[in-house]
Amino acid sequence: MHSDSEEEGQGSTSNANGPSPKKKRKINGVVVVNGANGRALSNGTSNDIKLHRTQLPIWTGKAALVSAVKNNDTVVVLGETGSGKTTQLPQFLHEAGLTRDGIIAVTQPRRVAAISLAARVALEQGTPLGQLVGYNVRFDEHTTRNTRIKFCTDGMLVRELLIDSDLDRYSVVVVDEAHERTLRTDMLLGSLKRIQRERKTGEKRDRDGKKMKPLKVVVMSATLDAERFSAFFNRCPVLYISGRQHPVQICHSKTPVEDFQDAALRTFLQLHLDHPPGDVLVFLPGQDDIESLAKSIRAYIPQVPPSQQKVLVLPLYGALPPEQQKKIFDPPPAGTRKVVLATNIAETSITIPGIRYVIDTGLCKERSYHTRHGGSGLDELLVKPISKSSAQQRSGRAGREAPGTCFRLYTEQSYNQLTNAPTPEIQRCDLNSAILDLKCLGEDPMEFAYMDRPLDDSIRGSLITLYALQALDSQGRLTRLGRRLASFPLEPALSLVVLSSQSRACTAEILDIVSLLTCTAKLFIDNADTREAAADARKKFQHRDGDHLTLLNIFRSFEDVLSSNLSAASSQANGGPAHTGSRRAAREWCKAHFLNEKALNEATTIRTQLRGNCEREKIDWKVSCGDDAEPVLRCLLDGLFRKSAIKAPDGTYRQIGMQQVLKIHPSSSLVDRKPPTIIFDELLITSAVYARGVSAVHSSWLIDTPLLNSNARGNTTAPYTNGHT
Ligand SMILES: Nc1ncnc2c1ncn2[C@@H]1O[C@H](COP(=O)(O)OP(=O)(O)OP(=O)(O)O)[C@@H](O)[C@H]1O
Repeated sequence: MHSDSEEEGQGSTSNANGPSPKKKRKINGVVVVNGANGRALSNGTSNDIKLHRTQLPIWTGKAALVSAVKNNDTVVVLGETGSGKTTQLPQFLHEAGLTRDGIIAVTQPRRVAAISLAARVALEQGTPLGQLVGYNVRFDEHTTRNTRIKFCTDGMLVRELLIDSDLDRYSVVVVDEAHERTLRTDMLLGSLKRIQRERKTGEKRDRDGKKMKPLKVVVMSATLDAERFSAFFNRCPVLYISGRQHPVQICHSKTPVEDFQDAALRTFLQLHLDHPPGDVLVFLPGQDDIESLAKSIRAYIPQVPPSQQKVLVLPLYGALPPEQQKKIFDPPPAGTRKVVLATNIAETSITIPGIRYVIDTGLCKERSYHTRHGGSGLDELLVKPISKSSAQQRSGRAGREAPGTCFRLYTEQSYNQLTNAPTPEIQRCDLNSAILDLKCLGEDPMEFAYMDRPLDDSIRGSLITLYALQALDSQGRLTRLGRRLASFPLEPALSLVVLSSQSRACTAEILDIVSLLTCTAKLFIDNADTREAAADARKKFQHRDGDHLTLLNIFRSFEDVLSSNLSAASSQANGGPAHTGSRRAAREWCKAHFLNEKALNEATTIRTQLRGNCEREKIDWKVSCGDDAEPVLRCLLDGLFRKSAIKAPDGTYRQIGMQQVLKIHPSSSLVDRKPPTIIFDELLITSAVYARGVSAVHSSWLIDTPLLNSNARGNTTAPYTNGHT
C-alpha cells in the first residue's frame, strides 16, 4: 500500500523539512536548547507527572528559556511537535515568578485545544481546573481571581482587548501555533506590538497613573517562519528546542490517490487488521467527509473476523457540541480500537490519548472571500491541499505518547510540492468584524502593523460596509452605534439586526433567528436519498415570506416540544437542564423532521449569551411582535441590506450595489415564488451563483436602508479613499 518510508526523528537532529542545526545558530540572537528524549507518560500519579515533565525535550532548556523571556520583550520559540512548548513554558514562567505582576495568557486558534491544554496543565500543577490554571473560550469560561495561567482562544483575547486595550492584567502573552496565522492571531500580533511600545515608553499609565510593567510576548510554533516573526518583533531572539519525544514513521502513497475517502477506508482497514493495538486519527477535509467515512467504517467492520470487530468511531469537527468533542479524550473500552475522524481542528496542540497512527488525506477546507466591490458576500469553502507545516503537525499527532506511524495518502513528490505555510487568513476572509474591532481599539486599519497586509481593496470594502452600517461616520471615525455593534459576538451586520429589533419591537423573534443563523452545526440533515421526505416533513414550518421566518417556526416548534414534555417547565425557561423525557421527545421530533438537534441546542446556548448582551445594552429581549412578519423582515433588511437583490426580467436577480447576477438556491422556500425583492444570508457558487437563506421584502423598504441613502448622497467611498490610495 505504502512505500517511501522515512522517519521524522528523535533527539537533536532536525527533520528533513526543518533547518539544519548549523543554520539555526546563525539566526539573530539565537539560543539553541538541546532536548532529551523521553518515555511514554502514564496519566496517573503526581510522581509519574513530575517524571514525565522532566523527560520532555524542553526540560533541559528551562533555565535558558526563562532567562530569555526575562531579558527580552519578545522571544520566538520554535520546537518540534510534542517537545513540550505549550504545556511546559507557561509553567516554567509561572514557577520563575513571572505571574507575580500579572496573568500569563496562552492563546490557541481552537477552543478544543484551549480547554484540553488547560485541563492538562492544571493536572500537572496538581490544582483543580479553573483555579491556578483556567481557560476562556466563547460561551465557556473557567477562571477565578486566582488564575495565573489562562488558556484562551486568540479570538477571546482580541475581545478582551476591546475592554482593556493595554491588557494590563497580563504580564506575559504566549501566542501559540502562530504559524496558523488565523485572523485573530494576526490582529493580536499587531496589537501586542503596540501595547509593548506603549507600556515601555510610559505613553499609557495604569489606573493609578503609574508607569505600566512591560508586557512580555512569546510567539511559539513547531513550524513557523521564525525569522519573519523575529523581524516583525524588532529582530527579537529565536530559541530552538531540538528533539521530539517519540519518532514518527512517515509512509507516503506510491501513486497519487484518486478517491481519498476510499483510500482512507482501505488504509484504516488494512492497518486495523495488520498492525498492533493503538488508536487511529484520520484527517479529512470536512464534516460531510467525516460522516461518510464513519458510515463506511461501520458498514465494513462486521465483515472482518469477529475478534477484530471492536472499533469505536468518533467524529471531531468544529460544529460538534463540546460535550461530544470531549469524548475523543476518553479511553475506549478494553480491547477496542478508537478511530477519531477529524478536520484540521485536531491538527495542532492537542494530545489525544492512545493515538499511535495517523492517516492524512492531505486535504482541508479553506474559506475564501470575494473582495470585489468591497465584498459581495460571496464566501467560498473550498477543499484544498494542506501546507507542509500542516502535514508535519498532522504526523506529529502520532508520536505524543509513544513511537507512531503516519500514512500520508499522497506521494512524497506531492508533499514536496506543497506550500510551506497556509495563506494567512487575514488575506482571504471577510474583514468587517476585524476592522470594526481595530477601530474600537483606536487603530487606523490602513496603518495597522499587519504581518501580512490584506489587500487595500479588502480593507476599504470593509470600511465602506461599516460606514453603510453607520458604525463609522463620514470621516471614518467610530460612532457610538459602531461601539455597540462591536459589543455583540456577531458579524457587525447581524449585530445591527439585533440592535434595530429594539425600535421595531421584535427582539424575541430576532434573537431566535440570529442564534440559528450563527450556530456552526448544520440545521438541515437530509441527503440526496431523504430530500423529498424531509421537504414533506418540514412543509408545515414554511412561512410565505421565506426562510428566516421558517427558521423561527422551526425553533419555536422545537421549544414547544421541549416544554410540552417538561414536567417542570420553569427549569427550561431559565436555560436550565431539561427533563430527560422531553429531551428524548425533542430528539425524536428532530429525527422525524430531518433536523439536527445539536444545531438547535447550540442556538439555544447562543441565544442565552445574546440575551446577556442585550441586557448590557438595555434592550428588553422579551419584547415580541407576535405574528406580524413586517418588523422582523425590516430588521433583517436593516443589517443585511448589502445582501439584497432585485428580480430582473429573465427571473434571475441583481444584487443591489454590486450587480452580481444570482439565483435563488433550490433549498429555499422562495425558489418557485421568486418575489420581486429579496434579502439573503449567503452566496454559494456551484453551477451558478446562488443566494441561500432567502426572504421576501418590499421594494419600498429599500428606500430606508443606509445603502440607498448613502449611495444617494454619492459618498460611500469618499471618506476612505483620501490619503489611502
Ligand atoms: N492532554 C494530555 N494528555 C496526555 N499527555 C499529554 C496531554 N497534553 C500533553 N501531553 C504530553 O505532553 C507532551 C508535550 O505536549 P505539548 O502540547 O506541551 O507539546 P508541544 O511542543 O506544544 O507540541 P505541539 O506544538 O504539537 O502542540 C505530549 O507529547 C504528550 O506526551
